[in-house]
Amino acid sequence: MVTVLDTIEQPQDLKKLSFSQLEKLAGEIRHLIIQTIAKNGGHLAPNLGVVELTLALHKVFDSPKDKFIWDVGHQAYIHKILTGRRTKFGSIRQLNGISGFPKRNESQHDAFGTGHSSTSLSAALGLALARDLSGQKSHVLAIIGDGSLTGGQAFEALNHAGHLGTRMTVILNDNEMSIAKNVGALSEYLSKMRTTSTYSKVKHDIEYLLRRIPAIGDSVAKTAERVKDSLKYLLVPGVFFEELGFTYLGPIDGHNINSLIEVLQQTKNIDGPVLIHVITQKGKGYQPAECNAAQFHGVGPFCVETGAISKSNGNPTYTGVFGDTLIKLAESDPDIVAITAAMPEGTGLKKFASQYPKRFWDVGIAEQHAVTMAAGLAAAGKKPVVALYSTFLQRAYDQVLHDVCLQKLPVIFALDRAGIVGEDGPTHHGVFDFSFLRHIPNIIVMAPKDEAELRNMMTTAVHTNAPVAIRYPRGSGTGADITKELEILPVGKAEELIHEGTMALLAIGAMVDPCLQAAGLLAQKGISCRVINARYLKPLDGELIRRLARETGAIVTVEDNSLAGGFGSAVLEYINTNNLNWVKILRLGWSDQFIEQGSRSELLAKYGMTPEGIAESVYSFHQQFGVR
Ligand SMILES: Cc1ncc(C[n+]2csc(CCOP(=O)(O)OP(=O)(O)O)c2C)c(N)n1
Ligand SMILES: CC(=O)[C@@H](O)[C@H](O)COP(=O)(O)O
Ligand SMILES: [Mg+2]
Repeated sequence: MVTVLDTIEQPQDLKKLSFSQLEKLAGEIRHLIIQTIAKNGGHLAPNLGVVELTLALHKVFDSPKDKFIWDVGHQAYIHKILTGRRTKFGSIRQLNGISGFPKRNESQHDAFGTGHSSTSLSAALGLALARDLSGQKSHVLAIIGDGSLTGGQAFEALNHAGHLGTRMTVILNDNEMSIAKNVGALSEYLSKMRTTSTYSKVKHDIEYLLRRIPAIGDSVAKTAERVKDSLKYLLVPGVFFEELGFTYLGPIDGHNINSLIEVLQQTKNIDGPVLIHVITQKGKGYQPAECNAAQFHGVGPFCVETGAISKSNGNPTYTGVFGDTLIKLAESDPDIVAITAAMPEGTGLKKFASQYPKRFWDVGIAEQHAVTMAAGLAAAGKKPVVALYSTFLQRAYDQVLHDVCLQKLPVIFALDRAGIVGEDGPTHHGVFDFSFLRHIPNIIVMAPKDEAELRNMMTTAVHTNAPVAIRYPRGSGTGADITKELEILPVGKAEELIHEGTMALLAIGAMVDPCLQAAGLLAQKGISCRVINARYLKPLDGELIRRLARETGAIVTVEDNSLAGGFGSAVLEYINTNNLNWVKILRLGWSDQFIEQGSRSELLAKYGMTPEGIAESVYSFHQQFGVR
């Protein structure tokens, strides 16, 4: 049987569909997305919430002439399906497959690449300004969620676009959720508006009422004006956006295709910035996702019938160990407080939040604010732990440098998802943190070899009166014993795991375990290697490096970070500064390119970072230089 979806190759194919065909298509798209994400994993709930909205957008506008910019882009699956990628949809997020985010090099319909949040309005404004400069007439639309609207950059763009009066449309997709429940005063304001009846009626009624307030005499007239203004503030929906220079339309039911089409048509004739407030339900149409939108925001493979999510290898995750350890440390230290930027589940702080609600803040998607707020807390004697994904700390580089490290404030950065994260791909791989933290004075940077060491690094961090970053990978740990007493580690001291060998494998973080295995493989080929767990990127264990240089003559550094400016670079610099230049160095890590999507194990294998790959590189290095 031919479905409506089978007839859609390009967005123009939607134009001829009737309302009932569009509704049928919405059902077919939901089915395709649920079946595919159940296999591949991905952002299920956000996409199920915007099926009707995406259909309406493509029905009314003409992509690629008209530009859609999807904020974060995790909700662009329907857009992909409708713009020539239906048959490739089964490969989404897989190695060599289509991306889970918009990508300019994937399709002319992906007007702007995204992955990190709150950028869409700035990008849309740029595109709209360029359009106006070249005298074109197309439409530019940014589609942003209520969560992403909590990010400062979105406010910067609203402020600027409203001031310029540029013709562009912002679609605010309000489902009252970030990944978790959305937070903040603006979120509360939006929630109040959800309960108002439709915009045009309310606005019309209010304006009618205001016009009827009589003006008798000058002073009374002035008072009446003030009353009108106050009433407007109280009653007109969207006055916040209107005062910023936007025409506000809404709230609109985001699952009613007809209403959506009607309001989108209206915006075509408005000259200036417009904001359409669309109300949607995250996870719409799949009960497990409707009931637990946070869990199905970004989800691994699951069973469609039951909604049961597949488990990984069963070892505790680094995230979970971080969360539990922080609770333990906080029991005996009332100064420990914790901050997340909209990711209480993802960073493992959810339990901490319910145990210590007064010592926890979710600041929204506001990493820069999170870091400077932590600096403020530290300046007042608290011990703030800022838990972020490595990739999202990129946003707050200056706050780390200028607000925390320059003032030597004891803020602890818990950097989850460091290294290669897998299917989210290049926007999310956390392979730059070593490089962008290492050159900042005063900071201590550590990476645990396993989840047991993560506990001890956290213990060390809370007992160290300095800025500290601890970075650890996504997913399960190695199964190390996490029941031992917590220990304070000596700062700047590495751990020697294999003491004998003619070469030294100097590994850090998640690469220590593969190096131990690589040493085993090399031993079978007659090459003996010492293995060292570096523990610290900064301060480096210089004494050990000098000894290794003297005793082995060859050092191989291995890191789950970009080679440019990372751990290996730090070792090289140390060798050079200390005139140890006779020592041969091989650096293994991620080369100077954006690493594509794929499972972590596929990418490690492809780039030679498995035990076998490391052993092979070390073997060639050994052969090439005839290391003693
Ligand atoms: C800078 C940054 N911080 C955090 C994230 C992680 N993140 C991805 S989606 C999301 C929530 C987005 O909420 P919203 O915009 O409302 O979209 P919804 O999923 O509700 O449709 C978060 C916190 C990110 N992508 N970028
Ligand atoms: C889109 C986004 O930024 C997040 O949803 C991210 O994909 C979550 O990653 P994890 O699955 O590693 O928590
Ligand atoms: Mg939302």
